[in-house]
Amino acid sequence: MGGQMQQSNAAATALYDHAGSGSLHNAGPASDAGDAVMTRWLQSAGLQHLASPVASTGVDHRLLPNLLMQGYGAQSAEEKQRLFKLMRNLNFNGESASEPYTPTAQTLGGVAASEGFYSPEFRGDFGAGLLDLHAMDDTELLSEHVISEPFEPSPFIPGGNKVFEDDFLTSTQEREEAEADASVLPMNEKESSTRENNVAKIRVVVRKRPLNKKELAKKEDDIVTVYDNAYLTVHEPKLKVDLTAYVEKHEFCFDAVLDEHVTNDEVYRVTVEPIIPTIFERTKATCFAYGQTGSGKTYTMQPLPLRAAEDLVRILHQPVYRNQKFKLWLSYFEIYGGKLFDLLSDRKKLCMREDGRQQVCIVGLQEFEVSDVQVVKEFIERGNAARSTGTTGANEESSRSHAILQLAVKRHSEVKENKRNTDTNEAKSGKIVGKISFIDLAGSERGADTTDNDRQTRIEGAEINKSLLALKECIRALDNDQIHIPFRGSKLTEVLRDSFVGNSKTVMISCISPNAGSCEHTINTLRYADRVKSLSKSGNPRKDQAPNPIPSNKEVPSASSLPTTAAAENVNDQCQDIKTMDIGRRFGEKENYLYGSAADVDKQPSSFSSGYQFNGREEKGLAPASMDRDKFEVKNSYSDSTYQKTNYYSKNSVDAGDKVPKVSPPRRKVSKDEKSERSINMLKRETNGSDLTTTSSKQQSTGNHITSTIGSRQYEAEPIPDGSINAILEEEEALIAAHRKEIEDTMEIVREEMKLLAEVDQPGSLIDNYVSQLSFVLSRKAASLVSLQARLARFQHRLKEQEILTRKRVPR
Ligand SMILES: Nc1ncnc2c1ncn2[C@@H]1O[C@H](COP(=O)(O)OP(=O)(O)OP(=O)(O)O)[C@@H](O)[C@H]1O
Repeated sequence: MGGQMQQSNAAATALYDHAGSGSLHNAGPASDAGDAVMTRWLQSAGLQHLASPVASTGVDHRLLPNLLMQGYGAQSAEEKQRLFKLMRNLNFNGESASEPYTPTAQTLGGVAASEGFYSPEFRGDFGAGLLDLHAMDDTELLSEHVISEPFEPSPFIPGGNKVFEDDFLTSTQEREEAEADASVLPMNEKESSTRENNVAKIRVVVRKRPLNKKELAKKEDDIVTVYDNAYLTVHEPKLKVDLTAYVEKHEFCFDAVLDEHVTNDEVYRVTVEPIIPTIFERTKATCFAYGQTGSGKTYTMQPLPLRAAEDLVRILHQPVYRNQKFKLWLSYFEIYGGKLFDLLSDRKKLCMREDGRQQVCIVGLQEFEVSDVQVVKEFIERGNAARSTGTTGANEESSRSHAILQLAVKRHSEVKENKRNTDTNEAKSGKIVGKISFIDLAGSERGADTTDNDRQTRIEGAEINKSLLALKECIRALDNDQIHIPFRGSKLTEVLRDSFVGNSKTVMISCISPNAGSCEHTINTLRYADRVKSLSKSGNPRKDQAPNPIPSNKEVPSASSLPTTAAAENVNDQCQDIKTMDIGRRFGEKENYLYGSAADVDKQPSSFSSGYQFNGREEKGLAPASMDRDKFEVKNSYSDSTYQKTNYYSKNSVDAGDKVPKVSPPRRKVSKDEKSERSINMLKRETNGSDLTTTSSKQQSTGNHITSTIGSRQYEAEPIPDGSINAILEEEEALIAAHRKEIEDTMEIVREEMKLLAEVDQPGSLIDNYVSQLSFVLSRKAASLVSLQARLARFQHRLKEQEILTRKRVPR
């Protein structure tokens, strides 16, 4: 609570500071026309009675904050609220002097306080503060800003307009620099230079989903208010010690905040679209969705690759790229239980290796050349169908894995093109120009899994939590400018390694549920996002360890800017990161991969309902939301932590006749490879009567301090003990390897025994030789078995220890 108060005061101070230091000094004599406009603004907010003093002193709208001072103008809390809203709608941000909002005929109709949003018991006492940032109801004036516009072609794709470019200017300075560049560069260079500057290295976007049917049926309140496309408030219902209900407000500010009315198309335009041209500039881009289970990650992520592919293919079809043999390659894999599986190759198990240049290679990953969006769609559907999903206590169809879809633009040189006739490894022969990875992370919250699910589900939860923690640790390390970034903490961070360093762009979409029952998780997700956002603001050049600076010729995406020289090829060599070691296949040659099913990836209406413009503003007035961290809270019983998911928007479906089975672990069908591997694992775990699962209890606290609600109390669960799961997974791998080795040894021994038998059967053979050799062979056999048994016993013991430890830690 204290944190929130400070936050309000900081924002208020900022406003007053501005009024005092900026506007008062700069205010020139106001014209009569200006006074009239001022009066209309005040009228629009129902504050016409305050108009005369302002007008008579001849000041402009920038002095509106003065009306908030005690003894001046607005006196009541309601007046202050209206005044504040007016300032906000005038884009009063203390500096940028943006084009003020002029009230329309409709807005002059007055502003009735809206009672609808929040039930009275949760409104709390809003009147106490001089300027209560949290007391705002955003529904009236803001709605006037939403102007319906027809669909416009992408401003980021060559030939499109540039309306959105400003949204991605990371600072006023950058905007000025871009303008300066624009004045000296020829047109196409201007565009590319501006674009490059404009697309932020890390962009954090929040998406709020609508209340679902179940939440509506339970009459749950929507506790998340989005305003100005960049801010949001979480109204957390709470109880005081004397059991009085009150609402605590948590204010957040991000690069963009998308409310429940925003379509997937708009999400694409705000998140991925600006990055697409940079892929042709050797950028490795990553877009990932983060959030509680059921918050809309999959819903948000699934359409994005398709849209991206559309734009990439459109660019690639331009003669300049076609002539240079630029091609688009697609791969799709998942990280499940710490292991990698190819979603486009019967869930074949993959190996991740690091080469001498610390580049990550995924051995065995299939890549497919795609030159048609329909084909991309079919691949995506096929991969989605193969993805691991499972029922959890929190979501009926929860993603149990991190799914990674990569679109890589590669350039195939003439020489290699010819060579390819004899070498089918075409994907390998191409040099990566750039790529974009889409990562649908598994649900960030696995608290529900620890109590009411089976062992396998809990093991998965532990592994998911581990990787999310590792992700946060990497972000934290980068944030603290640490030289050592713990990428090796998980498979996920190893794959993401190049997302945060070098010539990279990262977009994180934090998905949040709006219902009161998800409040804690929502706040946790937003704090996590806030943490990532702070990384993007540091602008430390050490974080940009691009192995090769971008050449001064920054044309994007024009032929001349793309690597055509040997030097440029070297650049590409070094930029090539996740490489496939297996044979890539041309899709056209493998028609049998096509599927008859054509479930729509995006069932959302695809048309644009509004010209959704983002401010692209820097965070100014609002303090980061991290102020209210680490508090012990008495939860309001109103807040029901049991989330039940309702699929009232259809997800992708695959016809029954599809070749890839729809999997739903732990009851899902699995590929043969995985099955045998899993059965080994399960066998080991079952024999132990113990497993890793209980670690998931203590790992409810994932990277984002996920909490577990037990009874009416909220416990901050302990973070995953670093290395604990890692160590077990390593031992598991070692055990499996030892088992394999033991089988190989045994086969060798059996061969020797057969040879001995063959010899002893020969006429005149010496039985003494046979006896001594057999004795030796059998003792080797026994030693090998004993060694494996000892390893197995150690591993069993280790699992048991884990379980006991975890039981001790988790309050039940
Ligand atoms: N913005 C949205 N608009 C409408 N429906 C949505 C939206 N976001 C999510 N949904 C619906 O909410 C449900 C849960 O979404 P989804 O499966 O994407 O969650 P998730 O975060 O991926 O969950 P998990 O981590 O468990 O896989 C789905 O039925 C989905 O259609």
